[in-house]
Amino acid sequence: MVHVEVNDLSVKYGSYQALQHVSLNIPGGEYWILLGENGAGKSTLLRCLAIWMRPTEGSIAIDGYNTEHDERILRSRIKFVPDTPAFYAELTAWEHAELVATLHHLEDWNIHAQKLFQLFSLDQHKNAYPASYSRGMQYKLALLLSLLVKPDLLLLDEPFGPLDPASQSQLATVLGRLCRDEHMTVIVSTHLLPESIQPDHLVFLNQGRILLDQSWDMVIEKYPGAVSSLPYRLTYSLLEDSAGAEFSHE
Ligand SMILES: Nc1ncnc2c1ncn2[C@@H]1O[C@H](COP(=O)(O)OP(=O)(O)OP(=O)(O)O)[C@@H](O)[C@H]1O
Repeated sequence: MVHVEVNDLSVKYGSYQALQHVSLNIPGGEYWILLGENGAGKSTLLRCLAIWMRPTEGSIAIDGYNTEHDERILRSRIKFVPDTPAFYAELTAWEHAELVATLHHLEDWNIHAQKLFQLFSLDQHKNAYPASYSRGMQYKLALLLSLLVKPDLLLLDEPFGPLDPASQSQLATVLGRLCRDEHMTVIVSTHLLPESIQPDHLVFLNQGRILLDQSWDMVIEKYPGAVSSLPYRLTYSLLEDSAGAEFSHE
């Protein structure tokens, strides 16, 4: 289980401030949601956590290791699935799994891979090329390939976007189970909340700032019914609240 500490992180793209003084304390084995509208800074934060980019200011510690100084130690423990994953055109889905297993020196990975292909309903398509997959299937494949190596920290950028509602709910539930059973820390960026989602914690980002950083139980208590029938209502309620109120850390 890895504990993640984000300390006063800011990111600038030229003169544009994409993240402003973001601090988070994410206990190991928890399932966190980063909610925000387009351009809120979610992907930028995930890219910093994945060590795909460096912040302009501030620091990140993962399991006590600094992402700037201990990159080598951390890389094998973190998996990031971007919103548009890339694949090798000449390899089938199953051959991608073989490649990942070889690169990571995985032993006895075959049965685990079969189970993951079944879990994501891709077992009928495992000998097809990812280019022939739908966007949702491609995301599931990229996620499956990340899970094959059993990372300590799993970062998912907009996983629900390309999925149908049933698959969104299924994935939301699977992610919670992974945290519990595999002790994985999971951080998911999204602009929508599937109906059955039950994360441990929700962070709401708006224009690069944290407007809410609260346990899911407290979010549900404060915004009852926000998720079940109207997934967007929570975002609007949070934006309305933040117009005057101070943001809240719990
Ligand atoms: N490479 C870049 N160069 C310049 N500006 C960028 C770059 N990447 C992101 N931005 C800007 O930074 C802001 C935050 O972008 P980011 O992709 O982190 O937001 P997001 O919340 O993930 O949005 P989305 O839900 O649309 O993916 C946006 O205004 C975006 O235009």
